[in-house]
Amino acid sequence: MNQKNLTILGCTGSIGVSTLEVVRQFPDRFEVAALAAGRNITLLREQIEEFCPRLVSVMDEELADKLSQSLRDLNTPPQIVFGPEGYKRVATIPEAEMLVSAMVGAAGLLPTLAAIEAGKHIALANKETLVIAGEIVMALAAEKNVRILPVDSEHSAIFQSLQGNHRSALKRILLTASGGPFFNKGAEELEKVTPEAALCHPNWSMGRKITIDSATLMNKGLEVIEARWLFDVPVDQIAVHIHPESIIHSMVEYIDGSVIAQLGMPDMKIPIAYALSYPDRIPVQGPHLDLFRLGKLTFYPPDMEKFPCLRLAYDASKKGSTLPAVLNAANEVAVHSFLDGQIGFSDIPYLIETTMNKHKASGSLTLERIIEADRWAREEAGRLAQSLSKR
Ligand SMILES: NC(=O)C1=CN([C@@H]2O[C@H](COP(=O)(O)OP(=O)(O)OC[C@H]3O[C@@H](n4cnc5c(N)ncnc54)[C@H](OP(=O)(O)O)[C@@H]3O)[C@@H](O)[C@H]2O)C=CC1
Ligand SMILES: CC(=O)[C@@H](O)[C@H](O)COP(=O)(O)O
Ligand SMILES: [Mn+2]
Repeated sequence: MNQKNLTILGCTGSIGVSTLEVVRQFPDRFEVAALAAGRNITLLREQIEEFCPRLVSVMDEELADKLSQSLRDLNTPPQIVFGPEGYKRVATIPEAEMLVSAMVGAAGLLPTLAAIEAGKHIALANKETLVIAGEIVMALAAEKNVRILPVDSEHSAIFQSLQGNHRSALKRILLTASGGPFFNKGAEELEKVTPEAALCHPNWSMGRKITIDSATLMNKGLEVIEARWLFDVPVDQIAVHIHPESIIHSMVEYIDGSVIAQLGMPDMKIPIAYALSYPDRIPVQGPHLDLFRLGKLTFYPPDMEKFPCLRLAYDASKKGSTLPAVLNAANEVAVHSFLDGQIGFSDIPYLIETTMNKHKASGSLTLERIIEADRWAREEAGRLAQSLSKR
């Protein structure tokens, strides 16, 4: 069997670690050409020893030096690079045919674009890439004949539910959401919730940023925009359904009234394995669904008054241009400020909306304008977070 050669951005994160677990389970199918992490060189060193990549990148030169020192005892240590250029080299390493894009936040955009430019297929976890630059990313992927295979569980479910049907028969996408840890809390209670409580997702174990996004429902907002670009469907044909059990990962409704869904245990190894092996399926290890034990599945409409982040994402997507990049950057700043104890939970949507209202989009959409809007929004939202913290 031909081994598929992978490069993984964000290898030390939740998705990166699950991806390497899939690789570990199927050594005849996958090998690792290159890895990129941020700052966690302790875990990265272990991964290098086990998976033997040829090229590795970290965030800065100091970390690269430390990592090189710690690898002196290896017989064939990888080349270590760093920073934006290092990430680009990892993303474009000639040996790899597929990039797993699993950094968190807007940091994933440029290396993912570089990989597409170099003709790599993309297993996409980093939803922010499509939120901020979906039009540019999908156009480049089409031009380069590159597949964007969704890793995000909902988008993997939609992708699977679309197989074998004509796109002209699609009526709506039904995007499921757990509702997060505060689904049953009142608006006043939300003002007092702590980062610790917000980090307790009811069903999924994930990185800190996406876990807070799930609690504010911004994760679902980002996923609406991600689905809009991945499947070329207007956002008003994408309806969020709160489904607290996280068993149906999303659904597609067709013009004849049929609804096709993908179900499974909440385990990211399933959509990761599907993206890596598509169009094959591989017997990834993990508990399988037992519907008798579950008994029932429930659904509720989302409350966009109580969780304004979802409304803001629909607004940003409808207005388009650089506004989704502003939404995303302000959200990243707000989430970090909340985790640092600088602002409260209910300040998150306030900070994002205030930043969005100040933004003036102009001209046609280019990568340069997106990067400038991202920079502007981080500065603006950072100032606002500071003023809120002084209250
Ligand atoms: N976790 C999940 O189940 C799911 C995640 N996703 C998406 O996948 C992406 C990754 O999420 P998740 O794995 O949870 O996140 P984590 O926070 O667990 O991991 C993030 C990874 O990115 C690296 N990283 C962080 N900041 C930077 C930076 N500025 N430059 C370079 N590398 C950086 C981290 O490195 P280090 O730790 O070494 O500093 C780490 O390897 C997100 O976009 C998320 O929305 C989508 C669906 C499900
Ligand atoms: C696993 C995954 O894909 C996450 O995006 C997950 O869906 C988050 O759960 P919420 O539905 O609570 O946002
Ligand atoms: Mn998801």
